Amino acid sequence: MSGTESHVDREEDYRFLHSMLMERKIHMLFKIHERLKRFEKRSPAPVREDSSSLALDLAEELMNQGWGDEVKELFALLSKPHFKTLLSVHDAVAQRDFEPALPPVPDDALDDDEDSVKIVSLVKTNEPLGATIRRDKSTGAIFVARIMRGGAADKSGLIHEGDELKEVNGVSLEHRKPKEILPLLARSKSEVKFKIVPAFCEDEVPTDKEKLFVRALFDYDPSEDPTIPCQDAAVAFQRGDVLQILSTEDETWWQARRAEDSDSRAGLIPSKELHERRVALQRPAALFKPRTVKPPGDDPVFPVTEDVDYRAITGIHVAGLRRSFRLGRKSSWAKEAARFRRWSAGVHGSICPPTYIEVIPYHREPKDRHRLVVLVGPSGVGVNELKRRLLISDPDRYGVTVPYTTREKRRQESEGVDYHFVSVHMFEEHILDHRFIEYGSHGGHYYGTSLDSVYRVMAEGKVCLLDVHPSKIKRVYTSEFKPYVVFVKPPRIEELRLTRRRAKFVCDEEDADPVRVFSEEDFVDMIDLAETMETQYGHLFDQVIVNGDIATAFREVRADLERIYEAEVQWVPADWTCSPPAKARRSCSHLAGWI
Ligand SMILES: Nc1ncnc2c1ncn2[C@@H]1O[C@H](COP(=O)(O)OP(=O)(O)OP(=O)(O)O)[C@@H](O)[C@H]1O
Repeated sequence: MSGTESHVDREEDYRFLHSMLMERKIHMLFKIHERLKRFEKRSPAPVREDSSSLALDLAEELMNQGWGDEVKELFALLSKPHFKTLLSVHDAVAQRDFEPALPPVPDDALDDDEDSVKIVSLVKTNEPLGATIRRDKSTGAIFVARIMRGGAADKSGLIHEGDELKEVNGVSLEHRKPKEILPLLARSKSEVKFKIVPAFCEDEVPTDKEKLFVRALFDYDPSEDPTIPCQDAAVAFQRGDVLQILSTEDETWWQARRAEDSDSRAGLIPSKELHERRVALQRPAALFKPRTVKPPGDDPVFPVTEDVDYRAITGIHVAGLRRSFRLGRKSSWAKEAARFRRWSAGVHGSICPPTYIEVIPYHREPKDRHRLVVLVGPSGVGVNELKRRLLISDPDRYGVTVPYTTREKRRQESEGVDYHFVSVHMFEEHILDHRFIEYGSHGGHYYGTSLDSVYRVMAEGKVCLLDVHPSKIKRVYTSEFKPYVVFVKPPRIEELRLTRRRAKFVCDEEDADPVRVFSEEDFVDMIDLAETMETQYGHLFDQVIVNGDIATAFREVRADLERIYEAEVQWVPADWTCSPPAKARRSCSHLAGWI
């Protein structure tokens, strides 16, 4: 009432308004309105449309039963006028009886020469029609170019791609340009009537029942895409967004909607082929020169820089939190990778730039083990620091793997805490049995992270934090581990300089001092290597955390890991499932093959 004071002059008007607003019925209406709004969001669908007749049948059945107490009670309930009315309203809503009835088609509408003309009347709502039109340059005829899946035109099932539009609301479209047609549509009030010459392929099977979901591996902003056929019909997305693909009939523009908007109309997104073509065109020819360089990450054995006591650096010792086995990162591999960054970006990008990866929903059951969390990033970026903070923040929840080594146990070390100390023979047997996710040699000794150590942490009911080179993710990229991959990315060089002023890091065996402060070259290498990793393995990353300020980065990682733990549905690669739905598999076979 306080808001009405300035508008109401007369005392009696004020009293009238007041009494009206205080009416119980008005309050009930508001409540109903709020309730409906809430339900609208959940998009409820009726189970059936004939509940009234079902209730009648049931009441008849009950009459033939003995008159036990429950039967009597149910019969009385079904006979109540309120209940009957409720069911009949329910059926009316289910059958959409509330929509305005369309007037009958006028007789003269069909006196056209063409015998295949059809008249389509659609009830006009606030929703756009969900169709695009085009003009045939030679004949001037107007055709339906595209029907958006889930839009009003699609739902009607009466208008199809390729249909020729002859009239809109009785106005002939002859010699009209597409832009003149919009005002014709806007002018109509409650219904829009089209005269159409149908296209031939009317019996085309609608694809919108197929549930094909993909995760986008690149950002797409239609407002910056001059080639999009219709700005308003496009869907913008960011890397990581999950989209439902509703049509791949057009090889250039697919139709999709966001997975969370399951009721919305589909929009256009660039097809896999289109995006690949675009990326290929962006790359200068000089970058395509093939060079036979094998990424050192694929070598079975390569140098390890290991054995720096973390206590000395961090003052904290946590079992298993040794320097990781992202082997030799600071030495040959890192530098080589940086050197060939441009080449590899060109080659990999040209062969298969990240587009979309098919995903399926995964609903975690309480009995399911936690997903394996894989942290990757260039050397020195702070992977271990984040791992250490996670462990300290909740040691009951997080665990890390204990590495294997063939070197002698030192006095202060314990078996199964710092390392598993094994013989060379045993280590090599493990290698042959493919039990290592990652291994290498340093100073004449083997070091490695075994699958067994991951199983051990998972069996304790903990979230296992694994820190490997991204080339090793494929070893655990299975439904058994359901890895959640977090890429730790360096910030811009200015921020690196600022935040790492006092940080010390472990460098390789070529350096005189194995623990030293970061140099300018280290920062450049770190950024270069991060770019290489993103180009080559970015399609495997579920999350990218920029490690500028360590406290912020840690908060983000922790919140993200908590979020996936609590999420009702998580999207995981379809490849992880053993028996994918045949339909979906068929329709997206061309999306697979990302590892
Ligand atoms: N955001 C940050 N701000 C300041 N110092 C940081 C930050 N992140 C990490 N550091 C410090 O940088 C050093 C290197 O970090 P860390 O050892 O975690 O790197 P890493 O990615 O595990 O690399 P590597 O595996 O080569 O050791 C450590 O001293 C760590 O405390």
